[in-house]
Amino acid sequence: MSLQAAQKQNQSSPAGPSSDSSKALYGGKSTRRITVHDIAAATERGEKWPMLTAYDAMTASVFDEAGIPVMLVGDSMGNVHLGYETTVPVTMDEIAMLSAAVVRGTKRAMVVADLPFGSYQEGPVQALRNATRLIKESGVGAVKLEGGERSHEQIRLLVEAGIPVMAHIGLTPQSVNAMGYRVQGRGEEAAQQLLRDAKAVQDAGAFAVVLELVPAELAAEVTRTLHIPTVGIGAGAGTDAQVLVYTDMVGLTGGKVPRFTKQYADLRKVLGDAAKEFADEVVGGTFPAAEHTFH
Ligand SMILES: Nc1nc(=O)c2c([nH]1)NC[C@@H]1CN(c3ccc(C(=O)N[C@@H](CCC(=O)O)C(=O)O)cc3)CN21
Ligand SMILES: CC(C)C(=O)C(=O)O
Ligand SMILES: [Mg+2]
Repeated sequence: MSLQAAQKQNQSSPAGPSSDSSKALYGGKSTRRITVHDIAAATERGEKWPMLTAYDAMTASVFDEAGIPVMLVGDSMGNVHLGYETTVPVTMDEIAMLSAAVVRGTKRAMVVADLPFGSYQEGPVQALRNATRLIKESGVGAVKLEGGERSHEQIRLLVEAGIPVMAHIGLTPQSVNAMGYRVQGRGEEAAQQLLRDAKAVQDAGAFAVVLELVPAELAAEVTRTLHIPTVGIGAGAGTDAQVLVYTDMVGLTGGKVPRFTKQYADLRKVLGDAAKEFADEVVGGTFPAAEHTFH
């Protein structure tokens, strides 16, 4: 086990004598933009950290002011903002535009952009071309792509080119047409494959890895095995970080949300009620009132 992995295990006492809470990734005092080095250091100190998706400058600024240290411009924008059934149709143009907005809306958070389906599957050179575009044009600090062993050449070339890469294994929604939405890594063979995928992305140079929809015991084992941080979604409490799709977390997503989501607010009701109140006042003639009127 590496020193970092050993330090990562010391998560029962995050505020040990040598820790300085002003440096904390979440709740810390630093106002400069967070880097992959800050993320590695926080994880080594045993801090657990939060990540949320964001798809626009306004929402991103709210999360930035709340201290969320890492924001993901997820291809889940396909489901929640663009009205698609899956993430599969999402394009580079859509990711590039919304990533630039999230960067403009943030001062402190590290912004990570998903490489959409079809933008890296042809091979490392295609991956580098598209990742470079997001770094240069949108200003993100890192990109994320799906796949373990199958994507290690793409990860390696991006990292060699100086682009930080977050990997994503377990359930990889861009492969929904092949794998469906099922818990991954169940059974000995599938668990061994997930461990091989985790090691492959770490060896290729990924700075972190998302573990989506895997049994908690396996996610904890991957977390103990790797020295890079693991970011769980539907992977139990044993990962170094947690990510949620923000619209699920605030109750905005219409229809069914995954069971691993926790809803912390009911913005669908808040927005709907505000729209109804506005509409009622227009119909009833009480809006606009004198203070909203010019003469
Ligand atoms: N709104 C939203 N939230 C997400 O978390 C999310 C997206 N969209 N789009 C991209 C991917 C797709 N994700 C999904 C989609 C479906 C399930 C799902 O149906 N899960 C079942 C459990 C499946 C099982 O038991 O094997 C569930 O009931 O939660 C999970 C994650 C996660 N991501
Ligand atoms: C759920 C997270 C990890 C994601 O990839 C997305 O939001 O697209
Ligand atoms: Mg995604």
